[in-house]
Amino acid sequence: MRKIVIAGNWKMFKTQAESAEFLSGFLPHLEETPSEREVVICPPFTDLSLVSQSLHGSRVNLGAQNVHWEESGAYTGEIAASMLIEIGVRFVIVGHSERRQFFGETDVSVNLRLKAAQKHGLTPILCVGETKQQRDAGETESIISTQLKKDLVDIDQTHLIIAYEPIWAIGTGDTCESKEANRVIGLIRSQLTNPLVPIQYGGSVNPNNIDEIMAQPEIDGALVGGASLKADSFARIVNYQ
Ligand SMILES: O=C(CO)COP(=O)(O)O
Repeated sequence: MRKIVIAGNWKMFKTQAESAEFLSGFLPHLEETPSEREVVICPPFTDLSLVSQSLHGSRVNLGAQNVHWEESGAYTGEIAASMLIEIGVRFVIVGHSERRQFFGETDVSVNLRLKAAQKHGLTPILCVGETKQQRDAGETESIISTQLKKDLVDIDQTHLIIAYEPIWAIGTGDTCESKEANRVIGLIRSQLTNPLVPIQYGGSVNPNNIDEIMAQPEIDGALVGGASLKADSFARIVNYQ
């Protein structure tokens, strides 16, 4: 049985005060959430410590939005895996398209980050996906296949989550049709050596489309941006039908 993992990526949103307000509205809704669903929140680095304390004793797991591959050193603006582990982080997003697009992440650096995460016991959520231009040119399969081949060199597939995030569907309200997301996720799975790796869909997931997305047989969860910022809306997503 593959695990279901619903994760909220808060990106560069929420101060500590806003995080605390979110949690007081969100956590009570988890009483309705089936116990086998894994729920993860990935706040900005400055919120991690506070959110970690607030989540103590709850069933929600803490995730970070990036991790560096070195143990420590002169890497201004980066964060080491041991620093994340120390405050209770268990998951980390790696290779998000916003990191690749705006901050120069390459498949080589993504691979190094995945390795560092796993070495320290963090479960990485590896993001892959194509641009609109690549999709229109019929390159979706080849782009994703290349990303997977390069990103997953020497990566342990027993402690790994993959998120299929078509870049054109992120923050646009333009969700990938659920059957198409299911098809691409099936292709991703066919490239993996471990058939049990959970594969999420991400890109304009919201309370109105989550039921249909999760009804697809290949889709094992969601990586949610904008709709994970409001307690009611993220609660509806984790409690999908
Ligand atoms: O990038 C995403 C999650 O990592 C998706 O963002 P949105 O849900 O806002 O489209």
